[in-house]
Amino acid sequence: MTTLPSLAVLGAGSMAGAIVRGLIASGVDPASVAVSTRSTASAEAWRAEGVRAVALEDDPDANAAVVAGAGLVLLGVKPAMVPDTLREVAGALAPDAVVVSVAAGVTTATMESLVPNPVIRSMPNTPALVRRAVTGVAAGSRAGEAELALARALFSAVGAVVELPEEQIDALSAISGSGPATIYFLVEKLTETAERLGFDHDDARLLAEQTLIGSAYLLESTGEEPAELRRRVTSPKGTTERIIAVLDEAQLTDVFERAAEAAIARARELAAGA
Ligand SMILES: NC(=O)C1=CN([C@@H]2O[C@H](COP(=O)(O)OP(=O)(O)OC[C@H]3O[C@@H](n4cnc5c(N)ncnc54)[C@H](O)[C@@H]3O)[C@@H](O)[C@H]2O)C=CC1
Ligand SMILES: O=C(O)[C@@H]1CCC=N1
Repeated sequence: MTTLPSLAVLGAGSMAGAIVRGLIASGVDPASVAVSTRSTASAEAWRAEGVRAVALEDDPDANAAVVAGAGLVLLGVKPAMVPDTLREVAGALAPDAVVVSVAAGVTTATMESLVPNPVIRSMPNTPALVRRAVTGVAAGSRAGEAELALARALFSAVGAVVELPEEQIDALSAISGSGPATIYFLVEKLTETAERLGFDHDDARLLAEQTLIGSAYLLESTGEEPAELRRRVTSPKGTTERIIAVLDEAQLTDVFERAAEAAIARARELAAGA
């Protein structure tokens, strides 16, 4: 098993923060992690969890300070901030430090033009917080098997990992990177439907959420195909048949494909710096 080197995280917000907390839950020593944050308050919150943290508010060179000595640098800033952040740390990176970005859109070629290090592009999702992420990883041109193994070790501590060519990462992002939002949106819509049918909000939430959680757990624990589990709910000539018929009319695969294409188009805009 690959052991993680000391980790620096630039921009420990929703996504990178979830990864750090998932790593700590997996047994990573918080003291082996250094994060940069924008505000003093969030650096203090990280320090309370045992993580070394430097805020840009206190030290304008916080990003360079946290990468010094790190073997693995996780870039967790917004896509538009990636180029400036890499420029800031280029001189402070250890020559063999591996830079792993979670940013949507930003290509390894762009990152390689800004730092001399091996870079890897990744697309995790927020269930990393509870170690149930699925993360796509794509190697840049300077990253070999050893560097990929490090990225695999990082992300497999917080969930499942899929290796893929970089051309496919925007598509993966549309399915799994954004996927938790898709799923929560469905839960919101099912809750609203229950409210329309007369349930108060709390009961409506309970019905929708517990159905999602129970169904996901059943899917995982049985290992059955979703279609088979659906069949077990759908009694011949029963009520579920009518629901599936209506949902089928909505051509959901086409709807999801259009949604994914829109996300992929946005990733291309982000890649171009828009
Ligand atoms: N939120 C999600 O579900 C996912 C996000 N991503 C990617 O993660 C990245 C961050 O997104 P979120 O976590 O959602 O945003 P966020 O806004 O929660 O996190 C960004 C963090 O960077 C900090 N920051 C801003 N400027 C900085 C600087 N100059 N140096 C260091 N830190 C700085 C902010 O204070 C914030 O904590 C994006 O590139 C996004 O594409 C990827 C997969 C999923
Ligand atoms: O919305 C975004 O751009 C990021 C990438 C995938 C999930 N969140």
